[in-house]
Amino acid sequence: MPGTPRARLGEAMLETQDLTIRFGGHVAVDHVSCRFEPGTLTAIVGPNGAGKTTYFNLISGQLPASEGRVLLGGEDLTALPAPLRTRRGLGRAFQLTQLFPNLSVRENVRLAIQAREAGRGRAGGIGGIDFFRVWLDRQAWIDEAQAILEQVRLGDKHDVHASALPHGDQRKLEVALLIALDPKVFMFDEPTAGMSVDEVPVVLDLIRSLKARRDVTILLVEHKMDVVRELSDRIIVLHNGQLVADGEPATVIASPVVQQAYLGQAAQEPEGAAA
Ligand SMILES: Nc1ncnc2c1ncn2[C@@H]1O[C@H](COP(=O)(O)OP(=O)(O)OP(=O)(O)O)[C@@H](O)[C@H]1O
Repeated sequence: MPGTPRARLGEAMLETQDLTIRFGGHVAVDHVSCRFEPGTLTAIVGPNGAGKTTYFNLISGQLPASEGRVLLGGEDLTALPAPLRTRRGLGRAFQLTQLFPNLSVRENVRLAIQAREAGRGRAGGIGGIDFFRVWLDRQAWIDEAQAILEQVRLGDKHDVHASALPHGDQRKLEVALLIALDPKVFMFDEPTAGMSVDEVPVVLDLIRSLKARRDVTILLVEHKMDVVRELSDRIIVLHNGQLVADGEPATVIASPVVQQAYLGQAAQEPEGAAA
């Protein structure tokens, strides 16, 4: 964002500088430079194929950049693979393939907590066999996992196999795993996609409560403009891989570039398209 102060050391500001990826001759993300401040929720919008998911993949490390850099708190993460970026605090909602389908919902969350603690050098039993410490840690992680499941309204399904959950509950579990990792940056890619109408508010409430913490940076790729309008502090618009608009939601939604970008998608984004 123009005029935004640069990140001080230790601050969890996320920044992309000239971030670019080419697939053959096609530039899917084209020199995107942007800063994302802690305590803000930025929605990334744009028509199908605009480069939103690819931009997420470049930030989280699922794809290597052809050019440009990704920085978190001033540290250059561009050369790091996805798992190391996760350890640094970049949290992307888990894809279902990353779950352990044959473990219970709570075991999945417990393992995410354990991975977090191992990343912080705090997993019990390392450097010596202290069974009591291991047992205590395990109990604490189970309790924390259960508390997170209550938060996402999956508390009563803690012993169900992850693979047996209906789609909407699997999406909630993805959010639970992300909360368990306690990242500095939360990246949500269409978090309510495929959910039934009564499940959507649960996920939106969770995102709202994360936002209320003020210490985390939230990025949201979302097609539903009513959700974008309600949750975001800022909207950036990608079109043909380029950043074409950036600003306060009402202004961006009303801008000609967004109106043009969404032309033809009126049925999907009734409010945004009509604004
Ligand atoms: N691995 C890949 N190889 C080749 N082309 C790709 C690859 N990944 C993405 N693309 C292309 O990059 C462009 C951007 O795709 P991307 O999925 O990021 O768009 P999007 O804005 O997330 O779209 P949608 O809203 O439909 O999810 C598209 O033209 C897509 O076909």
